[in-house]
Amino acid sequence: MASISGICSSSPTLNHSTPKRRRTPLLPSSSFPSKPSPPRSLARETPAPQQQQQQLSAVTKPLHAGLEKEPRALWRRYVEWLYQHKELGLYLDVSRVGFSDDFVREMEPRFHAALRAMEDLEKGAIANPDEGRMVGHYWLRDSARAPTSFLKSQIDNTLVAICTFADDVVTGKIKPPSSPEGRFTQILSVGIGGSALGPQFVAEALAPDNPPLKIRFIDNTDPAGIDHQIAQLGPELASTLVIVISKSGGTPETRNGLLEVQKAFREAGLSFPKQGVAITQENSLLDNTARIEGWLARFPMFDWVGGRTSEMSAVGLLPAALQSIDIREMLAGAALMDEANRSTVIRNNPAALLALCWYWATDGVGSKDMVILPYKDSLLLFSRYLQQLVMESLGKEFDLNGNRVNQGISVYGNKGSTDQHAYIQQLREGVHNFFVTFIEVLRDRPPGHDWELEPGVTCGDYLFGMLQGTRSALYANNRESITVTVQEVTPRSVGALVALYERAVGIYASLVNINAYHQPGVEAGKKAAGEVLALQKRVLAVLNEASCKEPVEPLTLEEVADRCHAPEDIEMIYKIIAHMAANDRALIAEGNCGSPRSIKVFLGECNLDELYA
Ligand SMILES: O=P(O)(O)OC[C@H]1O[C@](O)(CO)[C@@H](O)[C@@H]1O
Repeated sequence: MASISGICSSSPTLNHSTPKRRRTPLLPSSSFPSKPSPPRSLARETPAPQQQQQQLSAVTKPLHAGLEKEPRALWRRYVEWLYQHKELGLYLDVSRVGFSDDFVREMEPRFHAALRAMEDLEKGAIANPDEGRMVGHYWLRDSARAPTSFLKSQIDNTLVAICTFADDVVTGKIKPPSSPEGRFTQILSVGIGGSALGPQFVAEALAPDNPPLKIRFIDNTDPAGIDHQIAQLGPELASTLVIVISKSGGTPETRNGLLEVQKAFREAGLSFPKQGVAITQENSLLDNTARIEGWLARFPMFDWVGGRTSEMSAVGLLPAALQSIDIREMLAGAALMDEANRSTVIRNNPAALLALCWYWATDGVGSKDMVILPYKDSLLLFSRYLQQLVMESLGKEFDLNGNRVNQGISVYGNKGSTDQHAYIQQLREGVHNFFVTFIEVLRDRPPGHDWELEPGVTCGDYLFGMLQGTRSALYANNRESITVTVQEVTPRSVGALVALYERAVGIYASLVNINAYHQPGVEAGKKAAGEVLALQKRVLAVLNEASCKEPVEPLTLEEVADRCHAPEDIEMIYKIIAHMAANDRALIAEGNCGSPRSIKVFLGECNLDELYA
């Protein structure tokens, strides 16, 4: 059985009971760049005053910048630029990105400004000006850096609370009330975006083959997906710890997931609060609900930690500890990486090196996509994790001076060599709109398990060969790549990888003068979704009124739209009705959904309460 030392071992660093009348349906229902492009100045065309200081008028990517191909010169470039972090066993090879020494020299002032901004951020500056917030995820792995002793003690106390709770759950000191097993065996994590992607990535990367608690996720408001997760738990629902994660505590998808899980608990005759854990900001809706209902435990999410950078907070640490992943090692790896990323010398600073490559490869305007290719199955979800980290941070319409810049870098990927049998054909020969980051893991298997499947060659040698071969073949066709190498996939190296990319994103955001720590764009979709649901309520009321008539009055789409006083929303009304019909909540009296103008619709039930409300 895992103990506290096993888990946290190393040193730190629409259901109304209303009268209804049933209705019967009326009807059954070569060179680089290969194509010369105009010179791309790294300076903005019309710099705002504050920007001008950091702008570098002469930094221009050469029109016909060629990639070094001469083997000895390429080897020299490899050796000259290879970054190694000895203690972490991590290497960063940027030799296959074609930046020139001149480019680096000219970018230096901008880097120094970015690194100074990062220093201020770590000291507690309001680095997220739109939201008036500090940005403190770096303090989570080195609490001594927190700007106040109160924040330091919050971090330290939370870590102790996580370790103690996880140990008590794993050892069976904290038990589910009605499980024959006598201890928790499963975790059901309910959360979305930054409240899911980190824990998903880390579970896939680091959970042992037989963890004390197995984890599964509800990270959407897809009813079928939720049903699937609950069905997979089966009778083990009685020994499932449900961790509801939401910084805001009000995200609709997460709330829906919680309501669905609570219904499953009721139907199984189980008491949800005794198996529920909340991770959220103090006094959020979720926090208050958990407190009032007396859930098993509550852990804080701090105002100064964003969702996409929350892996080292309770969001990531609690699920990891419950799977007996060494969270102090994760924190130590991240702290070591943070320290390296404080170097003011670009070539000694791995995050700055990454940001430099991104800037060069994408012309500082996101002109190329970032393809993440880990050659290791356990790192499969790294690209998904990075997709949010990079795209939600860098994908911004306006810069810090209010100029419209439409920044961002698109991120996708899966894993090698699997992807060599899928889209790498296009990377090698097709549209040249990307740069690759290979993630290489040197250790193939735990010691003592390897064997040669043909003389002198192991299975892992093939994986190695595939990575090296793809890197070479892409480069031969002028496709640039970065390679990050780690010795093994361990809590320490995973912590370091997370920290590396968090910092690279922060530095890059400074280079292009944007706020990496807010996400104003996602609000538009949420607001529009709310408007659709409000329209659906009006449609339902109109259909209910017509369906309560004797005889029932099926309506055309135009009639529904007119009675909703929303003729301009007829397309959305059609979609609402088609969705309701597909779910047996509306009945098509005439016509079919493929010919929207032909349909007449009514409800299968008349809701009298609703009608007279
Ligand atoms: O943790 P919360 O508040 O539920 O938010 C989940 C996710 O939603 C977002 O706010 C975007 O919609 C992400 O930034 C965040 O990670």
